[in-house]
Amino acid sequence: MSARTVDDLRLDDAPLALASGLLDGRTAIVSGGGSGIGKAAAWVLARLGARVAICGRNPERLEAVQSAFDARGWPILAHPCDIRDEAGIERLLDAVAARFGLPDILINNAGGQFAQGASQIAPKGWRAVIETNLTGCWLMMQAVARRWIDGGRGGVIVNVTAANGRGMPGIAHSAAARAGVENVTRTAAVEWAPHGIRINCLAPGLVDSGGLSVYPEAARAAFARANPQRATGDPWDIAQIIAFLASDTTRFLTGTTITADGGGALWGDLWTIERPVYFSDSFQKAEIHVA
Ligand SMILES: CCCCC/C=C/C(=O)SCCNC(=O)CCNC(=O)[C@H](O)C(C)(C)COP(=O)(O)OP(=O)(O)OC[C@H]1O[C@@H](n2cnc3c(N)ncnc32)[C@H](O)[C@@H]1OP(=O)(O)O
Ligand SMILES: NC(=O)C1=CN([C@@H]2O[C@H](COP(=O)(O)OP(=O)(O)OC[C@H]3O[C@@H](n4cnc5c(N)ncnc54)[C@H](OP(=O)(O)O)[C@@H]3O)[C@@H](O)[C@H]2O)C=CC1
Repeated sequence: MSARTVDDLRLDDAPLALASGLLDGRTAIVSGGGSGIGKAAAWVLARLGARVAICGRNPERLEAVQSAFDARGWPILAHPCDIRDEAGIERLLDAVAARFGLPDILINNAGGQFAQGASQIAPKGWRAVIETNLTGCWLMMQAVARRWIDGGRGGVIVNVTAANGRGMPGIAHSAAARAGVENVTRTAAVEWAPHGIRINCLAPGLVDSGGLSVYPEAARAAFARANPQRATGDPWDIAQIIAFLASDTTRFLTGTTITADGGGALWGDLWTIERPVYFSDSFQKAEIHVA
């Protein structure tokens, strides 16, 4: 297996696992829909029949996806929004309501972090990553759920986290945030079940999206060997699971996390920063200084 790249034509041609028309008449919001996994998810959802609204901070990326959708005759709303800004989220939801009505699906995909050893992370950096990946995700979940509850109807949320079962060396802030999202997902799945709201997480392992370019070269070189499949995933692989979780196919599934990591939770060794000498093959245990 080898890593593959994604482009718009491939997003058009890649085979769909789910039935054509499965999401006809549905409206989906995809945060971070201007790039990588979110963009692939927007494509899958549209190919399955959904109307799609995308958000992110960078308007140019959103406009590029909007143009591609317009060229294909697919309904789309592209609305810049920082998911850490609750007033901005309300404006996003108002814009979606004006264009498509209440959404049926929220794909909470926006997120990211920077790689740095845990002892080095500055308070401002910690807060930026927690605000983005935990608080931002939560604000989106809560804002959409409130509208569903007030409207007397349900909906489906898919939270994209990251495979974190054995910790995430080099991104401790993100590991904490993603674990928080997975637990609040379990909690809200119970609290909001009476309202017909389903919530699940999808935790990817390493996926060959443009997002990986922010990692050091030495770490990136090892990414494709960090699981039993000895491969990175493709945004399309992840996007199809997102659509599966967003569809009625999974109507009996709520409060759970699906991990899609090529088996990395079972075997492999992932460093998002340069691998410490201690963990190198040549390291001799006797070198440890014991006081
Ligand atoms: C199975 C394991 C998977 C692991 C692999 C995961 C892969 C992916 O997730 S791929 C997707 C990657 N995409 C991204 O990460 C892009 C999004 N990231 C960001 O936007 C930023 O990293 C952000 C999360 C921190 C948000 O940025 P923003 O609020 O705009 O924050 P600032 O840039 O203003 O920075 C605030 C603060 O954070 C510290 N900091 C930021 N970058 C770094 C860095 N490269 N190194 C060290 N510290 C950093 C720093 O304290 C910043 O404050 P100032 O020093 O005052 O700038
Ligand atoms: N690729 C991988 O290996 C893995 C990815 N993930 C997670 O999957 C998700 C998608 O990542 P991926 O597609 O790979 O990488 P990208 O960097 O391409 O995607 C991240 C998206 O999130 C958006 N975003 C980031 N911060 C904010 C914010 N504060 N408000 C609104 N939008 C924001 C970005 O848009 P903009 O910059 O315009 O705001 C961008 O579109 C992320 O949560 C990522 O952490 C998890 C595990 C592994």
